[in-house]
Amino acid sequence: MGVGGVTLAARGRVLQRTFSLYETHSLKDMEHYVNLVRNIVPAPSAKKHKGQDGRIGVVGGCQEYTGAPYFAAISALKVGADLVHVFCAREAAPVIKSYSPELIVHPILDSRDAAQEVEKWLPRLHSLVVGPGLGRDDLLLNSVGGILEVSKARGLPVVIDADGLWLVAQQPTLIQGYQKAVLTPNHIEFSRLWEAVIKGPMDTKDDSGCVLRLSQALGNVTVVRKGEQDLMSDGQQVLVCNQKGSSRRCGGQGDLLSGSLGVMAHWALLAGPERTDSISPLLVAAWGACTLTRECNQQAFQKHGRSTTTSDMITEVGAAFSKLFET
Ligand SMILES: NC(=O)C1=CN([C@@H]2O[C@H](COP(=O)(O)OP(=O)(O)OC[C@H]3O[C@@H](n4cnc5c(N)ncnc54)[C@H](OP(=O)(O)O)[C@@H]3O)[C@@H](O)[C@H]2O)[C@@H](O)CC1
Ligand SMILES: Nc1ncnc2c1ncn2[C@@H]1O[C@H](COP(=O)(O)OP(=O)(O)OP(=O)(O)O)[C@@H](O)[C@H]1O
Ligand SMILES: [Mg+2]
Repeated sequence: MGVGGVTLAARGRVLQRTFSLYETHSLKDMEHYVNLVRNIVPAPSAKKHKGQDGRIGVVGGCQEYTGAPYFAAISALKVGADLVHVFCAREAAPVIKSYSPELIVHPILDSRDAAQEVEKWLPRLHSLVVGPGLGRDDLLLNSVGGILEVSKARGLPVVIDADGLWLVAQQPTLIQGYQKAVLTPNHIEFSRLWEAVIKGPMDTKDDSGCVLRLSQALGNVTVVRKGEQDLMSDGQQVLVCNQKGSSRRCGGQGDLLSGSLGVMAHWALLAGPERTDSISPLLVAAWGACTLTRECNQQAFQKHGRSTTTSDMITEVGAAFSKLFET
């Protein structure tokens, strides 16, 4: 068990805190973060119209991968977004549509003017989730670079996952200093980003310190490092999520997380720091999405054991969300 030192800069004060790598937040911390997530969840109201609780875009889906963008998009809907658009390669579109009539699917990502095609939709969207099932084809990645540029120009929150992180590792300047970006790397993706941005050895005994450092090096972009416990930082603070999950590691759980975070990032930024006790709203959203994903995992595992799949976890989103975040 290692020991990690983390600097917390909160409300203008700089605190030095040292904790065991596998230490859990205290129950009081957990309750506090749960309450902060509750503060950002929009209240149900008969006065609202369709779209007000979230119009989210998912950029991903190619010939090989159709499950990942579907998981991200349907999770965003199940968490509470009103409309979700998927921007994918032509061949992936009929497949994704056939999984769900609830998704709006645009088969445009491999067209020559993909960035302009997506840009037309941006005024109607509240956030983008970029990367699930995108693949690593140069044409698609080039278009996604363009989509990131136009999204930044509009100040749109972007959650970047999977092959979107591959692109960022090739071109960190794409998101350098963009504080409405959240990166959600798994173990391998984190190492790749570290190599591209820090270019030095990683202190394997200080996971929290490494997340903090990567976020700072990217200009305070929020980084969520997924793993046995999830560690997330905005370059000032590190939050830990060790909500009980399960030992089941089927593919797609990260897609559930990034899709949920797409909605919660929008809610959090709308609520603002006054509703998140001056903790960065995106950090609160990230903690909420990680906690939700792990709770879905636990609930699905209780029912299905080793046969648990991401679809079983998605079935649990409603119950898990109510249990955690609805009063
Ligand atoms: N149903 C679908 O359509 C799904 C599609 N998906 C889509 O697939 C695309 C590629 O995403 P990715 O995550 O497989 O790519 P990448 O990071 O290169 O990993 C490659 C290799 O790294 C390793 N490895 C991974 N984790 C590790 C760990 N914790 N600790 C240690 N090693 C670890 C492991 O290799 P191993 O060493 O086991 O051979 C793994 O095979 C992307 O578009 C994504 O969205 C997924 O979303 C799933 C559902
Ligand atoms: N060892 C672990 N123990 C418990 N939970 C874990 C573990 N590793 C990952 N998780 C959880 O699984 C979820 C997805 O993380 P993971 O590292 O599997 O992402 P990923 O590799 O991007 O997934 P995907 O297959 O969707 O691409 C996160 O909520 C994370 O907390
Ligand atoms: Mg992934």
